[in-house]
Amino acid sequence: MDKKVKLIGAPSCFGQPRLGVDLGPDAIRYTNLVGRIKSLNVDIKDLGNIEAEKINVEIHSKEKNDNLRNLEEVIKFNEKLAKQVDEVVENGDFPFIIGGDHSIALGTLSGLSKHYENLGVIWYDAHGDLNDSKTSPSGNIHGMPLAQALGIGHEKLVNLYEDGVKIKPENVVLIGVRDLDEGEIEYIKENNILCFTMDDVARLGIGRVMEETVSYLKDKTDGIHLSLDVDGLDPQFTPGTGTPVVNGITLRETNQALTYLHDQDVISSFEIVEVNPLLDEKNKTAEVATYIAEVFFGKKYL
Ligand SMILES: NC(=[NH2+])NCCC[C@H](N)C(=O)O
Ligand SMILES: [Mn+2]
Ligand SMILES: [Mn+2]
Repeated sequence: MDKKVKLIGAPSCFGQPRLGVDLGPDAIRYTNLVGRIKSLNVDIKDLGNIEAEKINVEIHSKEKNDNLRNLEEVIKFNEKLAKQVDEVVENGDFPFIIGGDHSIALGTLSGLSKHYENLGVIWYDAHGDLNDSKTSPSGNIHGMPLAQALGIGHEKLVNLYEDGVKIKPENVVLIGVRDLDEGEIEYIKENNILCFTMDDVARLGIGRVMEETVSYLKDKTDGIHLSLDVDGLDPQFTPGTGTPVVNGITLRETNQALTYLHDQDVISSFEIVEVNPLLDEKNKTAEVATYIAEVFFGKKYL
């Protein structure tokens, strides 16, 4: 990594009903994330956490708000995150964001998008996060950020930070998908989104999936954002997360995937989301998140 890395903590829990995912950034820091990345000879600086609205514990999980839970809080939080990400890129640095629930991806992508004509996105996740308030079974905005970045959904979310569409469907690749809602399946088919389901990962192997992903995106994009939801991995490795799904990607496969992305040197921004220490086993999931980051930033067996 030639660029300077700027670490941004994004302690949002507003995109879903479970408390604790807002503590994810600190749970990850407590594994000595910064020290461990520094020892890989990467210049990393922690910019601290984005300031979040106060959480109202009594109503946090209850109010559904026209099937857009905590909409105002999600908007306010993501405006701030987008600004921070924008400034980091403007400065020529590499943004590394740790969440927080996956609704923060909307802030990240909104901050990134003005710097790229054709931003690629790799969505490493059990889910598509392609719902809007009409298709969502839950009203949880963490199940929607990719749709909104693509221009679908509530106009305040679609036009967050800057008006208009942030990314194009032909620049998106989903990896590890195994829990899609009906509306998401329709959207993927209609828009021809390149999607490696868990069956594809099993059939092709993660090596080939990553090669095909990079060759699909490399020439047509001017930057690639890696959005890694820890529930993309199997819950045996990342139990501390709000929406675990069985039959996931293994840690070994993830190691291989991120080693490949490191070696290809094609990723221009990175986020890890959905670590919830209150649902975890002795901070295991935060440890795995840090390990994944180490591999991404160049940790090698040999
Ligand atoms: N980022 C996540 N963990 N998203 C889970 C989304 C689950 C489900 N598809 C929903 O929209 O409610
Ligand atoms: Mn997910
Ligand atoms: Mn997700």
